[in-house]
Amino acid sequence: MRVFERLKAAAGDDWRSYTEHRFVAGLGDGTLPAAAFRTYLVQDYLFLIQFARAYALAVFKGRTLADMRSAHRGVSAILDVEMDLHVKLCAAWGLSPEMLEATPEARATTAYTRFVIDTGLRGDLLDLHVALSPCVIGYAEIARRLAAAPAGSAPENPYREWIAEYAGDAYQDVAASAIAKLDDLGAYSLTERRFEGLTAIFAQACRLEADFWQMGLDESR
Ligand SMILES: Cc1ncc(C[n+]2csc(CCO)c2C)c(N)n1
Repeated sequence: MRVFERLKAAAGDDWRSYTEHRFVAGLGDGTLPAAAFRTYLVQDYLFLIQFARAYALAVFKGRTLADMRSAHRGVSAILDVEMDLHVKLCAAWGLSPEMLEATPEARATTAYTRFVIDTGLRGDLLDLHVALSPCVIGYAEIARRLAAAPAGSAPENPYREWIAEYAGDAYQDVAASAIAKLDDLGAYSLTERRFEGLTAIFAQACRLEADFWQMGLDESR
């Protein structure tokens, strides 16, 4: 079985609580309150800044030039592409770059991003990629599922662009590469003990993703 499938199976409840969160259901059927989405978007901007740092750490932790180059592409994808898309999406929701910059991080944002960075600092490249994987691969799976349901791409669904972005081929390819990377780094060398450690990292990242959705709901009231 692929490393990612094994991690998902081992962290089943945490994976489901993240990918089937109430916030996700609200994106899918369009019933998520706009205020919750705005809160989420602002925090996601701050989240992406920290995620660029996590990918930069993956450059540092790479042992081969190929690993360093692929992590470098991750840094560039966030800094040069994702953040611009994000600013445009925010503008459509009435959020200016000034407002994004001026908002402090929510606790859920700090907790999640610093967990990923700390995992990478004390561990190796596989630990770091496992910590990144619920984010990178989870969004692709969530969006694929939402886009496949009629409500997910209905013209009246205000979140259809968000869904379409992550369900699109370009992003699905990014997620497929992340799945392949985990196999590449871990498939032939995982002892049971190592796998347990990786599962703990993966499950914690899933719980922190779920907390991030929950923050969108709670802090917009
Ligand atoms: C809380 C949160 N989790 C995951 C993502 C998705 N995401 C963040 S960085 C990245 C990789 C970019 O190449 C992806 C898909 C998000 N935006 N916000």
